[in-house]
Amino acid sequence: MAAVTRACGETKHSPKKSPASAKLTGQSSSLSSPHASAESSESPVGAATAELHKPESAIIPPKEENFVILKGSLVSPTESEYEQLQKWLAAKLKAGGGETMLDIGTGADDSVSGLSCDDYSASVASLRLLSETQNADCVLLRERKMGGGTKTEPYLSGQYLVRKIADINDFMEVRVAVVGNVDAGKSTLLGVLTHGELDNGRGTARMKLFRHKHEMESGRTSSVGNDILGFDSTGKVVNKPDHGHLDWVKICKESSKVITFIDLAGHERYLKTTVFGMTGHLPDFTMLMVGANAGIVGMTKEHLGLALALNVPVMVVVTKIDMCPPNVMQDTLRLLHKILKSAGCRKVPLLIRNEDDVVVAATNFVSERLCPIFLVSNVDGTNLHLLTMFLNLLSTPRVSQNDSDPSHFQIDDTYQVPGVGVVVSGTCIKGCIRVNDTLLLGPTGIGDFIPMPIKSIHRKRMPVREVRGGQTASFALKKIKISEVRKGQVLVDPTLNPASCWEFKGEILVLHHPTTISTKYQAMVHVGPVRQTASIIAMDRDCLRTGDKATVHFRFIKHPEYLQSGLKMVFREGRTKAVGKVLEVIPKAASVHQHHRNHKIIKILKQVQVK
Ligand SMILES: Nc1nc2c(ncn2[C@@H]2O[C@H](COP(=O)(O)OP(=O)(O)OP(=O)(O)O)[C@@H](O)[C@H]2O)c(=O)[nH]1
Repeated sequence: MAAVTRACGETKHSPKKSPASAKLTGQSSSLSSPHASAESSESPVGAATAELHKPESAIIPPKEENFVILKGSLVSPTESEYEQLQKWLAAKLKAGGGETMLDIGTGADDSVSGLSCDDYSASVASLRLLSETQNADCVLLRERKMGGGTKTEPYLSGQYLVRKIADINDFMEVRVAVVGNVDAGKSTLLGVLTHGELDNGRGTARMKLFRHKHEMESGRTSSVGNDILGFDSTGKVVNKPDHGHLDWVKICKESSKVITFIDLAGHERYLKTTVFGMTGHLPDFTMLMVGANAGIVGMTKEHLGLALALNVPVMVVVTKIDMCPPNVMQDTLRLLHKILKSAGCRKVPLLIRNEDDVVVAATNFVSERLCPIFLVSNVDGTNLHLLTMFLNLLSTPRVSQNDSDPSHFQIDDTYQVPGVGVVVSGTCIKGCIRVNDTLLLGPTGIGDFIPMPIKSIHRKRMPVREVRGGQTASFALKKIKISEVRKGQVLVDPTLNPASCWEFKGEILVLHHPTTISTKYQAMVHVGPVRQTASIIAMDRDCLRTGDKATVHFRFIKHPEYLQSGLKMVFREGRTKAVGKVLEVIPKAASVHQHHRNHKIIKILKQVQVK
């Protein structure tokens, strides 16, 4: 990287007189003027939001360590510089899971940002060429006139999305949990986004998503539903419903990136399912929905608290702005702003009004405390294009995955599929799992793990040969009954020598309890896809009240589970809530039989590898 970084003045191939040379950054540095086309404060939404719409993002300092500044090298790179740039872009794309956002003409020093028209065009042309060499598309996200230059020829800067044109059987995956109170418009928004048709205000859009008969009748979401929205390498939505039906395989084949919405229930009655969706389905982001009319009511704060406790970045979508009087809207936004900025949340709210804001929010979303707020209508379509653009730019900086890591797959659902047999769905945490691999499935009711060959693999209903860390998939299993599999089990590489546990120690913070919690207290523990009642058998203090933090020793009451220390946990029963993490897993000693069996499987696998 250093080889292609040189001072502006030293640039031998930068003959133009531009005060700033081309700079590329992995993070947006242009935080100074995100609101170029601020809406008039006279419009109803504008009036309600003008006060809240301060350029908060300007106060977020750019991260110096993320900057890779290539001064002038994009204007007319030499052959060797071009090679370096190719390597640099390849590394950026790899780190971004197949995409990256790049700035041309802006950098840490904003006083000299922007490029003359010629230098800018030359830099863009170089970037497009470089992208082509990486089999990627290069799309302009925003272009700005900067302070320098002349009136007729101002200096320019631009931000570009470079995204790989995905293989027909592969795509980037981003999971978004959709939460919010009943009637906030969650299912409706998902129906509108994924089917491209507006709602009539009486629930037509959501009917496309309901899965269970009782939901169809009551209009309430109770299951963990999945819906997908695919984007191609240029950021265009690929979903094309055929008579209301979406062909998932077609979407995945045409997409470079697929957003999976985990549609969670709004009613308090289904809180258990909502918590399970947030812990077990491993969302990368949370979309908190708020009905503009109703405001922050019911489960809204509960769901926000859950996302914060699990460290999942939050975006807020305020719906029904078409039917909300300005004063009510103002109240809703004021309260929302207050809650997000409170000591418990410590977020920086940013109201999204234009494409500039979208780019600023997308580039700072993961690493910063930024919380974008979208104001939309599912009925007249206001601002849905901004939300769609933001979803297209969402990316997940996953911990670097290595295919050779021993594989670990966590099960979040099980099915009996006619003609196929038992199918389990879930998330591959690490490693690479291929068709015909034999993994260990468990823990069983007595805490053992049994060898299980993988018959076939589907990603979003599309048959594939393998699945990697970070991706969701479903596996058809061989020779097993549906009663032998359950949510919370895992499929792991035999070399991990997995051990189940009845007991573990956790560090918890009690968010709410009406009285005191003492030993023998029982509540539902959620850790990843594990969801089971556990009893407190010991703790480092006599009793626990709201606000207390303690190390607690838990014991599952039904069967042993497979856990790892460090995992986030939620402990709840009725209105009692505690959050924390697993500190120590106390493994159940593996039976001699199990030990022998693991050893045998590893031996067979090694022989296969040698052949
Ligand atoms: N006018 C108007 N109505 C909307 C909008 N969004 C949703 N609705 C209506 O609001 C009602 C509730 O929407 P849902 O999508 O079912 O709400 P939900 O949040 O999914 O509710 P649960 O599934 O119970 O958690 C439906 O009748 C929708 O037609 C909007 O932007 N404007």
